[in-house]
Order: sequence, then C-alpha cells, then structure tokens
Amino acid sequence: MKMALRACLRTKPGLTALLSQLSCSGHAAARRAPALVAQRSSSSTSQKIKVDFDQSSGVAVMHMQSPPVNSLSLEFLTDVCIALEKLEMDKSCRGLVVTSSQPKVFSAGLDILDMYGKSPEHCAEFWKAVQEMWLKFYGSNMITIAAVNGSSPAGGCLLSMTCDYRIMADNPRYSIGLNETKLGIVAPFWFKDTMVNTVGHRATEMALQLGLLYSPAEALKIGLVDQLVHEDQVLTTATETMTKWLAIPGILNISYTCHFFHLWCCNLVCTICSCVCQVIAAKKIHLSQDF
Ligand SMILES: CCCCC/C=C\C/C=C\C/C=C/C(=O)SCCNC(=O)CCNC(=O)[C@H](O)C(C)(C)COP(=O)(O)OP(=O)(O)OC[C@H]1O[C@@H](n2cnc3c(N)ncnc32)[C@H](O)[C@@H]1OP(=O)(O)O
Repeated sequence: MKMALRACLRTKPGLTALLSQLSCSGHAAARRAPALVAQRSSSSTSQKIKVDFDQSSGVAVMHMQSPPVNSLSLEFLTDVCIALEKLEMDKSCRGLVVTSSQPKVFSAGLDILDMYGKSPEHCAEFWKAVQEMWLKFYGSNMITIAAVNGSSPAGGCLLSMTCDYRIMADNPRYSIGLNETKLGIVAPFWFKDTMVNTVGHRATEMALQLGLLYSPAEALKIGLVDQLVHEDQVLTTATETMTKWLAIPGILNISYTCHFFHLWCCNLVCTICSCVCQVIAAKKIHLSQDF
C-alpha cells in the first residue's frame, strides 16, 4: 500500500491532487519553511522531534520525544510532518528510521486530550493532521523502518504500519495493535485498510472487532511486526536492516509499486461504493421513520 501511494504520488497528478485535498498538505509547510541539510551529518530538532541525518549512508533517524508517551497531538503531528517534508525534499536522504526517545512507549496513539472538548475547527485541523501523517509516511519516497522500542497502541500502531518494515523490542510487557474497539470507538476505514495490507483480512477482522493488543511474540506471529530483537538492539538492527533495503535498486521498488497501486485503487473503489450504499440506506431509514 505504501508503495502504491508512492507510485501514484509520482505518476498520477490527478490522484496527487485528490490526496493533497484529503491530507491538507501544506498546512505544516505553511508554519515553518523546510531547510535543506548541507552537512555530512546533521541533527535538527523541534521540541518534540529530533532528526539525526547521516549523509554518508543517506539514512535519517527520527526520534519522537514528546513526553510522557509520544501521544499524537496536533502540535506533535505537525512537527512530525514538517520533519518528514524536510527529509523528503533532501534527495540525498533515502532511508528513515522512526523510533521513540521515551522509555517503554513507541507512541500511545492519538492524543485523547486533543480530541476532547475542543472546537470544531481544532478537531478538523487535528483530524487532517492525522491523515497527513498517514499519507506522508505511506507515500514517502524514502524506505521507512519503524524501530518500535515500546508499546504502540491505536494510532501508534498505525504509524508503525505505514512503514516498510517493523522491528519491535522483544519485551512481553509491551503491546501493539488497533485497540479502538476497547475504547468504544470505531477505527476509521483507512486504519482498517492499512492493517489489512499488513496482516491480511481475517487477522484484521479479529483484531478490530475484539480491539486486540498483541504481545511482541503474537504480533510477530500474525505479521504485524517483521522482527523481534532485544530491547537494546532495536535501533542498531533497524539501521543494519536499512542497508539491505537501500541495496535494492529503486526501479524494482517502483515495479512493485504498480502492483500494489492496482490493489489500492480496487480497495478505494469498493470503499466509495460502500459509503454510497450506507448513505442510501441511511436515507431510506430516515424516510421510513418520517412516514
Ligand atoms: C478530533 C476529532 C477526532 C475524531 C476522531 C474520531 C474517531 C477516531 C477513531 C479512532 C482513532 C483513534 C485512534 C487512537 O489512537 S485513540 C488513542 C488510543 N490510545 C490508547 O488507548 C493508549 C492509552 N495509553 C496506554 O495504554 C498507556 O498509557 C501506555 C501508552 C501503554 C503507556 O503506559 P505507561 O504505564 O507507561 O504510562 P501511563 O499509562 O501511566 O501514561 C502516562 C501518562 O500519559 C497519558 N496518556 C497515555 N496515553 C495517552 C493518550 N493516547 N493521549 C493522551 N495522554 C495519554 C496518561 O494519561 C498519563 O498521564 P498522567 O497525566 O496521568 O501522567
């Protein structure tokens, strides 16, 4: 799916426009202009994000440092998007590792406090920022690896699933999954689609309907993560793994992209049809109540 988005962002101007409308792209850029990285190795920091870029390997490491649990607030999401935009514009950056500076937690998902009791304008901006993060990671031209060094529920799990590869700390205290159902909320369809693309249809059905959080071993078993390593080894393994991915010529990447793009389009058409059906059904129910 990520590759599919990459392809359409490269090759389909119409879809790019569609996605950019969906994603409110540019709201992040409007706040702070991206800067190109000139040094061989560099480090740039916002309050909540630290990026170390090694120009010799072309690999950047994004450290999420929003205490206590890297919850995805509007401010944090905006900083993530700005950091991504900057890296994306620097063509020498080919790989990105995302990890957490917070102990025991990769990301606690959407910031619940930022969703509650806020103005409609804030909620709209917040929700657009969530979509923007998703699109930017999924559509990235860089190879992305999530170094999941702690728990990663809900939106945190989504973030890791938008990456090409996931390495998780092998600590049974940590968990990962889309647990929205347990919170009494329904995960949006694109959360669901992202999970289907990662672990398949049946595993997603079980995961979403029961709001399951998986231990690292369980997550590995269903393919929600790709590799488990000792807690101390998550970041080094991620950078080693990145070397392997970057050794694959980009052209092959693009070929696979076309296959996945086809699947993604089919999915999108189905989703639109199902939305139309739901609207028609809702109207029928409404009408039958009137008479
Ligand atoms: C605006 C319009 C939007 C409309 C949206 C509508 C629908 C959306 C539908 C679905 C999408 C939802 C996606 C989500 O991501 S919802 C968020 C789900 N997240 C969780 O369920 C995680 C809850 N947290 C935990 O499980 C644990 O905190 C942890 C991450 C495992 C860490 O555990 P630990 O024991 O280390 O820490 P604490 O539990 O003591 O927490 C420390 C501190 O952090 C606060 N906190 C935790 N999670 C969040 C969060 N998601 N948002 C905000 N704050 C969070 C927690 O309250 C503690 O704070 P305190 O002040 O007490 O220290």
